[in-house]
Amino acid sequence: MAVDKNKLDEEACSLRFYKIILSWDYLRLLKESDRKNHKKDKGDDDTTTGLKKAKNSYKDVEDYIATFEPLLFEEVKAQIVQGKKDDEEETQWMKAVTVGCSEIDGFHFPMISSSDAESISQNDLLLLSNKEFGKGKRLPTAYAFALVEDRRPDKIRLRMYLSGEVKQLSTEETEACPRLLNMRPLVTENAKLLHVLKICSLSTIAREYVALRSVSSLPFKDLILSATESNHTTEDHAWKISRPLKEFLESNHNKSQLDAINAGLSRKTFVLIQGPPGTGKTQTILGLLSAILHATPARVHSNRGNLSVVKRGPELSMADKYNHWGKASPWLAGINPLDQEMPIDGDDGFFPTSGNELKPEVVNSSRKYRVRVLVCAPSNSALDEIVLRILNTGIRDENDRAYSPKIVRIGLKAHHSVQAVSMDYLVEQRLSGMDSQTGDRQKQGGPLKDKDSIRGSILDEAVIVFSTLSFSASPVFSKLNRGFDVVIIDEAAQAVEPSTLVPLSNGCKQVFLVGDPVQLPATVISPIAGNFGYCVSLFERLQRGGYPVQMLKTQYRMHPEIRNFPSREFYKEALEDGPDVEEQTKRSWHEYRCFGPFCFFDIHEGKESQPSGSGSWQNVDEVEFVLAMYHKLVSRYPELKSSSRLAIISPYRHQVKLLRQKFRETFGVESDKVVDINTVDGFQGREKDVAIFSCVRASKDKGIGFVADFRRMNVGITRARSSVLVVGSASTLRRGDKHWQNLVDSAEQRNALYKVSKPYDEFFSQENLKLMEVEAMHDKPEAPPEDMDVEVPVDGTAVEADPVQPEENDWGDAGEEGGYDED
Ligand SMILES: Nc1ncnc2c1ncn2[C@@H]1O[C@H](COP(=O)(O)OP(=O)(O)OP(=O)(O)O)[C@@H](O)[C@H]1O
Repeated sequence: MAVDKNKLDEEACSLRFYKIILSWDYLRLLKESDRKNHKKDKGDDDTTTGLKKAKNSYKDVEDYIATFEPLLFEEVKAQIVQGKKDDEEETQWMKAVTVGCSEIDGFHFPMISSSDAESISQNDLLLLSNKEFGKGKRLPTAYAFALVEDRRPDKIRLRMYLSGEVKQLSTEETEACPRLLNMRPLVTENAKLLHVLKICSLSTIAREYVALRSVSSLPFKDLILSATESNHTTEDHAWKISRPLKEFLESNHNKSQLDAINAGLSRKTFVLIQGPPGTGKTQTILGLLSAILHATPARVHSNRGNLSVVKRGPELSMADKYNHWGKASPWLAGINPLDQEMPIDGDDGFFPTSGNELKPEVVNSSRKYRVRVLVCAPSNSALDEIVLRILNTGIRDENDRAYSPKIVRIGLKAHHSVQAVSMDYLVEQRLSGMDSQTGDRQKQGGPLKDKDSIRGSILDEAVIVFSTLSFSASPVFSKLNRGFDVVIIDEAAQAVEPSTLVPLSNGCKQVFLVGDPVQLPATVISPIAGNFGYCVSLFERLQRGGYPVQMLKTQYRMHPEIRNFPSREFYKEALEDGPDVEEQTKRSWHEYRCFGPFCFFDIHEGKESQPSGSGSWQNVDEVEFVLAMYHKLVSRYPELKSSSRLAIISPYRHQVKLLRQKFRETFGVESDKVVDINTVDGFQGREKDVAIFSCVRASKDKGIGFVADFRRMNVGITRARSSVLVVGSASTLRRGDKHWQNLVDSAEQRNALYKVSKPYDEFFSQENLKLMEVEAMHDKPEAPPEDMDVEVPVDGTAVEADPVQPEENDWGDAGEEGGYDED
């Protein structure tokens, strides 16, 4: 196998990880977590916990691991405790019986059998005990964690560590404890009854741990540690693309996008691309793929075809050409480029891609080597968005022909729209011997291979492999005959640093991190690890350390009046609008000033409340106002009655729940078809025509919680193309945070701050709307009467109410979605 991995080291890392975690005392973790929640940890270095604050740069590998390892373990503890919190109401104890046990290298491997363990999967962390315990029950005398090593239909093989609890990370020194000793006879003797509780899955974090501990063998280790650009690229290393492809890229990408693509062609080893909302990150990734898959070393002189034509005197000798290929692509060392030559006519026996009309690539015989790319993202949805774009539009070859590249999407939960290129589907196709595009029997013929070797050959043939960050450590990659040359990580600012290291362990020569640290970061469960800087992405750390960033500056999404505020507040005024954006985002509802493009509604009488036992907040008054505004909007502009066009966003999960419930009650059962209600976190990366944003916090004296996180604010207010309508308490928000103060001030200066009093439906009465007609703005407004209950910024006059009535029964219930609550 050519992939540069030290399997033994990886195994040693995994064993250390499991030994430490499996030795922990579950009940003590729960107690500690209660204590930690009461003690506000500010994230200063702490000698008692061994936690160190994450820094911008590290002096060596030891320093790096000594910082990140304890933080990662802190996060594991939080995941374990959260598993308990989530299931508190219905703790699902299962019963199991021991059916065998072995002992290797200090670990016990009991085999258990259980009839009610369907929900248990490989890599799950379980708690085993001699008795059920929970609220009001006596504590057990024997309990320990166990990892699911192997899940078979009738049996489960577990890994346990019963020698004692690891007290010191550095020495792995253990301390004997009775609860572990008491577990031994329970797992080593047959037919013992065990009580089993599923805690959480360790798959992802275990892979992150291994990547973290392997940092010394990762490509660009020094750059990762120091956060400084170590390589000085010379023209020897640069790549060039053909004129037709260059012309295509120039006509389809703006200057900042081209700069990012050119940074890639200059062979800079680490390229950071920051993509503020709507600036074409995905478009840039597609351009990059076209460029890097069809580039040739700048110094290779070629008169043939459409390859890069860099005239540098006489034709180079064969030896010189090899030499230049070698310099521009050092990983080719030892390989004769001609051995890598692709077959002519595009027939290199690869699987079909999409069902679209795009053809497979016709490989030019003069191309001697093709780069292989791994594209990753933290989430399945972000990944599938790129896969889908490639399936729909293809990428361009050196002759500027669009084609379907050979791609495979590995991992679980692929969206149905990208099934045609998912590994499982392709394996099935191969097994059935059919080519899904042509319906022909496979050309290769011969006996059908087993699934594993089919997976291996699909991976080897693929030019672009798509995987989530976590899945890129899957054992399927160990089947690769050749590693990846380039790794592109999308949404890289939404990943904790160790997870960004995972795909790098497949070996690569160039890395692109694409993301935006000014939008939401990765979700870190442990507030302590978060405070110590565990939630800072590698992208953000490198940027903070002064590493150069290619910033995409032209936005194509938002009306300029929406773009203006986030550009000033978060991007140093760098954002500009693409041509015609204003024209394209102008809508009929802009005839009323209160419907956008960017308004703030001050619900000054609103009250926040915290439903008991939850860390989340709601504001019933804001819900009432949102219903009134929504009703008016869709009755006047029925085209907005579509969940693809209108969003209601709130930072708080409870507010989202309440909004969904009220929409259901008011408008009927199918509101999810006509309106998309979700948390800010659930909306990152998405866009709508109109977004109503409910801020919730309305205390006279308390703060505004995580609403003050400017990244949450940025995402919340940049989802809309035509109108963003912010609903909140102006005084609370102004007092709570500088950015919010600026937002409310900005609305006031633009004459778009509306102070709204109850009853809310009167705000949208015919008379008030008339006063808010854009033309009416030019007339001198009359002052509202003193006792007016409805106020509009310049000229509000309350007339009769326009009560909200259910219009028609075509609404629906939106399913409860994730989100992220503060505690
Ligand atoms: N150079 C360009 N010229 C014209 N339109 C462009 C250009 N780049 C991107 N766009 C358009 O801008 C919109 C957003 O592009 P894209 O989906 O690539 O952005 P994104 O940055 O991935 O979005 P998000 O901010 O949601 O992650 C798309 O409609 C795309 O066609």
